[in-house]
Amino acid sequence: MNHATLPPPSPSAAVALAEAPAWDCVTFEQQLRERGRSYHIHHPFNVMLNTGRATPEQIRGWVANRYYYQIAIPVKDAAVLSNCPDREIRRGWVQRILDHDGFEIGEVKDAGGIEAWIRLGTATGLSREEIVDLRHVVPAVKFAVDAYIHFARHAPWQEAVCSSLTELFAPEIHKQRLATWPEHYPWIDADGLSYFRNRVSQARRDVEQGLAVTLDHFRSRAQQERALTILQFKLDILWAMNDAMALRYGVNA
Ligand SMILES: O=C(O)c1cc(C(=O)O)c2c(n1)C(=O)C(=O)c1cc(C(=O)O)[nH]c1-2
Repeated sequence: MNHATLPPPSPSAAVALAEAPAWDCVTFEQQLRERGRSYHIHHPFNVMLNTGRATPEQIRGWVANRYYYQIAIPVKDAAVLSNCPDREIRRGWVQRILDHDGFEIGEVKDAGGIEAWIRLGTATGLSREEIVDLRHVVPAVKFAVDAYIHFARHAPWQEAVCSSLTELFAPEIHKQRLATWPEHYPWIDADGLSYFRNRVSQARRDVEQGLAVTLDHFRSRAQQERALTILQFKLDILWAMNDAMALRYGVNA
């Protein structure tokens, strides 16, 4: 998939958009936030997980499949860096790779988010080996995640930044898991939930940076509409991953 396959507006819509006034920053941000109505927090598979209706096998399936997303994120962020000529932006953006891959600089060590995700997996009863060898990853999850990396490699870096803005809605989904999993799934060692705890503040910081770039770059009304199309593309990736997992593992009533 080429980023150009994100559909341009029809010729008549393009004419109308060229004449439409740009939204001010507050309205543009509101428009972006409104897209949260199609965030995967509302997907039946996720609702099942977070309301305690999932079996251990369904939880393990979700964690093992989502691992493929976790390992894709720093590769995607490296693609953003490689396309970005702005040193100040790169200085901020590189933090995302350290968050997920971890680092060891002198005495300071952080195992990183991917390692925390593996700990979540082992807390649910998966072995490290079966997580990292990707044996449980279903083909459509792989295709959906690969589309995100592909987009980040081939789109202008500001568009790739914009596509990360599903993170606007991520603190809520992490908080939902922290609030409901210990009660519904007491067999998962609470230590395993550290990934979610760490992401609440990391996602807020990421969003500040991603929003600043997006509000600054997408200025005309046509560009702002393009930003909404990009955000929807990314929301669809997350939704498609959940569709694929629902098909593989089922959704309990
Ligand atoms: O658990 C989730 O539902 C969820 C969603 C998203 C997201 O909205 O893209 C991210 C994460 N988690 C996450 O943990 C994470 O590090 C992350 C990075 C990004 C991104 O697009 O750069 N999204 C997300």
